[in-house]
Amino acid sequence: MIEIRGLCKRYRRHWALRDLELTVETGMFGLLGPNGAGKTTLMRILATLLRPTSGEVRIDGISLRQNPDEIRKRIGYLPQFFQIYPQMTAWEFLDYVAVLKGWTDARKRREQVMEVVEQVHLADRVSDKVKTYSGGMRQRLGIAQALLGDPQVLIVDEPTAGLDPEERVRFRNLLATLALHKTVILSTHIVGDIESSCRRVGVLDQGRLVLAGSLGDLQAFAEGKVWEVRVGEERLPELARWQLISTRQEGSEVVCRVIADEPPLSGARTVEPTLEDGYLALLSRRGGDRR
Ligand SMILES: Nc1ncnc2c1ncn2[C@@H]1O[C@H](COP(=O)(O)OP(=O)(O)OP(=O)(O)O)[C@@H](O)[C@H]1O
Repeated sequence: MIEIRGLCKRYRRHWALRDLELTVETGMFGLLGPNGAGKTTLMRILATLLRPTSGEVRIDGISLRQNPDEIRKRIGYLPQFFQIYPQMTAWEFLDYVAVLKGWTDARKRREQVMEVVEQVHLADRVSDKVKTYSGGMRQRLGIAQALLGDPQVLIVDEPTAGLDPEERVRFRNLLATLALHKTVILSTHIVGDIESSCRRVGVLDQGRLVLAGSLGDLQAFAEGKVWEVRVGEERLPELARWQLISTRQEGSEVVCRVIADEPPLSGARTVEPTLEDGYLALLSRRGGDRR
């Protein structure tokens, strides 16, 4: 379990995180937020790579400030921009990471490497050079290195950027399987990444945690605020003051989905919100104009 209390991080004059209070239990937790919200800052603090300005983090009751070495043993981290030397094989890379962890027993390293490549379904490609891997395979290798040492907590920072839809689903399913017995924090700005796999979600915006709850809690932010309206193309500018989510042409009309506190035009009807609608409604409520 991760307990975050009063966590703040300041870069010179800029507050990247303000007064974060959050408890994360076993399972997959989705951390959503727009660019610059503070997600990477939080991930790097949890991975002990960055010192908080103030506040406290405990993992399984162990203080990150007082005992970072113990925390490191419990954490696996896949950073946002994960790079591997392309001439290395997956095997060589993972063995190298294991050596860096101080494992001097070659047999133990071999066992551990085999275990993690099987977990991420790369066992049949372990002797191939990384340059022959697809983007999804590279990310799975990134998870494999994070799994060395069997940490209880996995921290994964925007892992699906650049993956094609099939790889993205496969990667998500892998994380969901790992989250059956671990705490997995998945940071992303793509709502679809968390929709099918996370039970709980946190939303960061401008360094503050503006929501921590279930997917239903997030969706509820748009309840009664999502409208569908059919207009002629010439009337589209009338919707400019609202948050336009989507448009689709149907004959001579355009069908628009809009987030608004009141009917944006006469004839508009409310429709069932999606999770993404909830996210957009939450951000627009706090951040003012984001169109
Ligand atoms: N080393 C740094 N020095 C100064 N400001 C920084 C530094 N790192 C991040 N910031 C600022 O802190 C804020 C939070 O950045 P962070 O990278 O944590 O956000 P993020 O949610 O991960 O964004 P993204 O999705 O774009 O990666 C941003 O305003 C960013 O410009």
